Amino acid sequence: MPSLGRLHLVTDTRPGRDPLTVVRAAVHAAASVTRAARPVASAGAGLVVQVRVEDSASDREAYDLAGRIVDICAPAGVTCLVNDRLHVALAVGAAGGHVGALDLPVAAARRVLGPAAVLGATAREPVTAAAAVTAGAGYLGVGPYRSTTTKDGLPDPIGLAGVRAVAGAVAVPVIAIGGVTVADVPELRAAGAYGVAVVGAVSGAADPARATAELLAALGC
Ligand SMILES: Cc1ncc(COP(=O)(O)OP(=O)(O)O)c(N)n1
Ligand SMILES: Cc1nc(C(=O)O)sc1CCOP(=O)(O)O
Ligand SMILES: [Mg+2]
Repeated sequence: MPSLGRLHLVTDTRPGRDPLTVVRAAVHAAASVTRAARPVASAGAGLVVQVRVEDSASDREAYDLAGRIVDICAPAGVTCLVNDRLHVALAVGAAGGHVGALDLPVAAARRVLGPAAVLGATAREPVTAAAAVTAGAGYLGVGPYRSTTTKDGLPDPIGLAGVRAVAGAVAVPVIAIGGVTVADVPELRAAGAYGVAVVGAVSGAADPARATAELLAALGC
């Protein structure tokens, strides 16, 4: 399995957003900044795109969007994951998926995806983080780091101390999520985060390609 990218771009599919344009810009930026250091086929390896659709979206809508995003990612060596809907991940040939507390349990998700797939799980504190790893998670999405306007219903932010506590409890990559900006990257890395997951920092940026390049540079990709 190739090493996991450090920047996870989670798609913004709320009404009025244009996830395909944002993903194209981010993939192009990732391939450009890392091309000099890598073989062409893995030029974009610093970036992971997670296809996350609204709960109200149909499976057909999720399948169509994820398929188009796989087609954008694959030639650039960018890993594509699908949030929640693992059957969609399998159907479009994505590298894997991400599950949380309301989705399939991690062990079941691992059975669905198979041993070689990338499988991420949400964890907000050390005990559940360790359990998710034991059950088969290959990385953890840990947050919310800060408050976010992108998703409703989240618990209070766990902050740097929360990220540090989880990172210290597991041996898999910790991806900090929730209100993360490029300015947060140094302290998150120092706290043990392997990488970051963002929606707004790229999708809400005036120039998503530039925002992607800046995040990748901050992450050392
Ligand atoms: C990298 C990453 N971390 C956390 C999440 C949140 O997943 P989940 O808790 O299942 O919530 P939804 O995203 O499904 O609403 C994530 N998607 N990615
Ligand atoms: C999808 C998601 N999950 C979170 C969690 O903490 O589980 S925070 C989040 C949204 C992150 O968006 P932004 O980068 O715009 O804050
Ligand atoms: Mg979920």
